[in-house]
Amino acid sequence: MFHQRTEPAAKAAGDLLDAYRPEAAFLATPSGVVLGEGAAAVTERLEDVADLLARGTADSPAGPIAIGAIPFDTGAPGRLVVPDSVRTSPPLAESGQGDRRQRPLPGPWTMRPVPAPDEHAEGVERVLKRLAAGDGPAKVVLARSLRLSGPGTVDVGQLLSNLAWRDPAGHTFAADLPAAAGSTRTLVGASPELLVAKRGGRVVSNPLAGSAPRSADPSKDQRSAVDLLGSAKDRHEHAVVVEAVTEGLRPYCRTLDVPEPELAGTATLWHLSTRITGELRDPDTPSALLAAALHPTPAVCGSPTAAARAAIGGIEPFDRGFYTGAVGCTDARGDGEWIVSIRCADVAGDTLDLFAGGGIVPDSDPDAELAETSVKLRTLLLALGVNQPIDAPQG
Ligand SMILES: C=C(O[C@H]1C=CC=C(C(=O)O)[C@@H]1O)C(=O)O
Repeated sequence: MFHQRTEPAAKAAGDLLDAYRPEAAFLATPSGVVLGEGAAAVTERLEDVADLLARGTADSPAGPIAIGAIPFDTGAPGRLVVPDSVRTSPPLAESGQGDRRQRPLPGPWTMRPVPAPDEHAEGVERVLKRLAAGDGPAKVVLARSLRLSGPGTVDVGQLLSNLAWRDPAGHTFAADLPAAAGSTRTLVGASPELLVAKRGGRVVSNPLAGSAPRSADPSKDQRSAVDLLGSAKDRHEHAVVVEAVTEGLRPYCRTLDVPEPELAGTATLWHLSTRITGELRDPDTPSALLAAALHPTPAVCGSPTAAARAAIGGIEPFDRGFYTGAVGCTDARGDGEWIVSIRCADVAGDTLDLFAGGGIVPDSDPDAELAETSVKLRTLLLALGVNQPIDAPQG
């Protein structure tokens, strides 16, 4: 039995960002901001969250909340924490505080791509051969990583703040992870992709797949968006995800609305986006259970899931860890939201592991896929204050 303190709601989201310290948990979404401090209880599995929350009390009428992260590998432990104390605020975009808190993190940084860029393009070719064989996956999301080492302990709070103020309407998070060799370890990122949100009897999922770079030139930017919307290859890559999410939600829903894909923009990319909404058969279905039912979607793994996962395991030369998992928050009624953990870094000590991947379907081009991952890595690089090419051979 535990009791969670709920502190009075902060007037400004920026105050919660400023209060964040490593080992706390922070989540900002278009519906609000949560900062959790301390750990009254912990579990490793999404499926256990509802039972855990039922064992506690809280000052809040919604009961205690849990907040945390699960990894890509559904068999590996997550870290979902019921904080000792919780502070909330209205969304960052409504704070009127603007972007005044951005500061680059001190460098210099050494950068090591894993694998080397040309090896990632070769990996895409290997995936294309597997797709062509016709007896395995139909889509595979292949990722690469970039290890940055800096002059001292990474200031996770500043990085989080930079990410949040660069996109106050996005999903920005910092989740405490199982410790790495004596240092605290944090998953920090700004993801555009909503895995699932549930409030009362309503459920929403907003899968993204299919990408094109943005441009500072408005006419080029517009052309990039229009081409993406009309691209048969990207629409197919997207449709695979929408179908899996729809089928994943169907058993839980009385009604489901699946509109045509539209465009969603981040600072660096256009994506194809479908906002799926539904009414739950049972309004008490926990959001954590819905997240577990959907994860991993073909936006981060591929399709069919087992064949795509096997291809990833055979080609990617690193462990994804918490990249392409999910980060989220739920209250004791099961209301909550879970974000796909992309555009993120796993930070420990003076090191950050950045990750980016892309969906490979039969018409994908290896060089274009490599370029797409480079653009995706820029979300974190720009928030760090690093604005240099990353695909030049490293000495
Ligand atoms: C796997 C990632 O992005 C996914 C989400 C949006 C678009 C994607 C794509 O176009 O390939 C990916 O499916 C990532 O950013 O690392």
